[in-house]
Amino acid sequence: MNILTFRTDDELNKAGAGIITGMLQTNPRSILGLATGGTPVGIYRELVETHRQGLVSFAKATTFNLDEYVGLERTHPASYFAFMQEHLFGSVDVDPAACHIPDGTAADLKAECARYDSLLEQVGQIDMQLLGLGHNGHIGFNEPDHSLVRSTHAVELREQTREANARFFNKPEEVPTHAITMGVGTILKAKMILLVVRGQDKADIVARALQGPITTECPASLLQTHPHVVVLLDSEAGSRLK
Ligand SMILES: O=P(O)(O)OC[C@H]1O[C@](O)(CO)[C@@H](O)[C@@H]1O
Repeated sequence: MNILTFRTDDELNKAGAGIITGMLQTNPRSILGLATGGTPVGIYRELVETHRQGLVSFAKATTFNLDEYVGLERTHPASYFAFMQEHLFGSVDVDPAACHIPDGTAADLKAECARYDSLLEQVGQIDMQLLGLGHNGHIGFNEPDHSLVRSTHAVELREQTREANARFFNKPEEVPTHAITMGVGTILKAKMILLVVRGQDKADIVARALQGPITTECPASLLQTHPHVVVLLDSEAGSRLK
């Protein structure tokens, strides 16, 4: 695991965007696993700028988002579909048909998860999976539990997760109770994982995830078993590492 700590947000964003840009320059047909939430916003902003300068193209890339809320229309401003349009897809040359996000409005959630998995199986393996980290150690929406699920599935969100994400909604009670998420099996199958974490409020969970015991009670700790993980931290998030 390669852990890099940055003094400023700007340096961290440039490093994250640089890794993704380098990947697309080497292989324009890269399969990218993408994340939402507050963490990747600055990296996406940097990618949009790099694209504006003509230094990177997404035209031949395929993307898979980690997760989506159950019950939110794609037009809802807090849906992850809307998030991706706002922060990346709407400003770069992606092929919309090659940008995949689970459909949280599907009437049959099991069928939707199976559809998503079959798309993932068709591409075989994600080249680079971008991840944020939940305060409770979740990756995607794989919440801490006695056991974890390998493939795409619907999940009930923990109260802590709903509270953390309430900032994206008008009222806390509007945060959906369920989401569809890629499973940890799919995440760990990625060739390379880029974990990004910011802020003092995540310093404890960063230390648990990266240096604590490997346990399903901290899903991100399973990343310790992966052969190629790059971690980008700001100095606050990295402050409890030994
Ligand atoms: O970046 P945030 O908003 O702190 O969220 C952490 C993680 O939790 C999620 O919101 C749940 O999937 C991810 O999108 C994100 O990577």
